[in-house]
Amino acid sequence: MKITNVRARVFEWKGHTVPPQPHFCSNAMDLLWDKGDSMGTFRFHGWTVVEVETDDGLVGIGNVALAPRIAKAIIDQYLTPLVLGHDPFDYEYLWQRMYRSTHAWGRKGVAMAAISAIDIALWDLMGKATGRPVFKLLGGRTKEKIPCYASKLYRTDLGEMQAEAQRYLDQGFTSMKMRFGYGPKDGPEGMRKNLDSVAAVREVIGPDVDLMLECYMGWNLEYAKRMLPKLEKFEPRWLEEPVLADDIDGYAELNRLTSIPISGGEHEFTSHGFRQLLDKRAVSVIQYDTNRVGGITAAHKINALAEVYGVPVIPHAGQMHNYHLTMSTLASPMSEYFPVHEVEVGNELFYYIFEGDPTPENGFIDLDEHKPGLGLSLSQRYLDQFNIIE
Ligand SMILES: O=C(O)C(=O)C[C@@H](O)CO
Ligand SMILES: [Mg+2]
Repeated sequence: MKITNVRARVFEWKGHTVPPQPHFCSNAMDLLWDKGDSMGTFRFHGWTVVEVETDDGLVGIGNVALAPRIAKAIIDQYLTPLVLGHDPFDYEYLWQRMYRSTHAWGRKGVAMAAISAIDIALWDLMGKATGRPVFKLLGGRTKEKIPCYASKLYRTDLGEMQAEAQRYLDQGFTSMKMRFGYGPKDGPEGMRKNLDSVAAVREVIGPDVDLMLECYMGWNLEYAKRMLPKLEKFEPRWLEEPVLADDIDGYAELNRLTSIPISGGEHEFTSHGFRQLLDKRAVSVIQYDTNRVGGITAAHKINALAEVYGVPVIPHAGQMHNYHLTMSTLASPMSEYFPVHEVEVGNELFYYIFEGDPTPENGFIDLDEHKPGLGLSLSQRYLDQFNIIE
């Protein structure tokens, strides 16, 4: 089997969006004196879809959500010529070819996200060529079903947050993630508002439901050190990305500080990046996203590393490219799940672009043993809501 064509298209949402409110979610821009449109760094309203075609008529589908126009340019100009004419089953060789030939300017960020998209498409092709779902090529079924946690609960009116948390309970979720709205610049009042929001959600869900807390890099080390002891009484399952992804020593310091596990990794790349996080005991939960970290080839290696370090992997975002990895390793106990919703942050777009992502039932998803590849196809339902760039 030989690769004959790579088609990268950018899907930009032009339909209705819910405008995010101030303090909707803390983020890295919040620490600047003029934060401008700080929520702008937090909207992902485009996606790159990659289709890799072969001489026997199969099409593998990959995707990348970061900086989609730049990802497409990297795929078109640099990566496509490296994989054309090759056999998708030589995935490790092709991964190394893409990684090494872009190494001077790639390695992390959008170049690795672009490599991820092609790699995901190669695994989809291998599944389709063998008639097996991707998880059966990785390690097979390690759990009857995948437990998942509902991930939204952005900072809004506390009554609304409580009603949202109640909806997830009613749907059968036994774990959920909420976002902080305030950080260092918001002073003691913001600190109190952060604590009030956790108290409000905990009040509704009770002590026996896991609650995850998301900072999205909107704090700094000093603020996190002050907040962590105050959060202990709420017994969160983890505190996520308290500081910038580059501050690995900061993560390690916080992870030693309290009983609250620190999580991170959705902005880290390749097994090299994760080896650093693991060696320094910087995180107690690993959250790579397969469509950034280096695709399924890289994520599979990180699963093996995480297993020997005894650190659970709970990938960012859910979605099929992550679910297959979670299903196939004991290192991964659970998945994230973004509830289907009007387009707001942009995480929701996956649902509008693809068909085949499973819907949780009572807080669990399952993968179909009989669907070859990733089990995704391009949806026709919302095509008129996208500006599609070829
Ligand atoms: O779900 C997460 O962990 C996030 O950080 C969400 C991010 O993708 C923006 O909402
Ligand atoms: Mg996160």
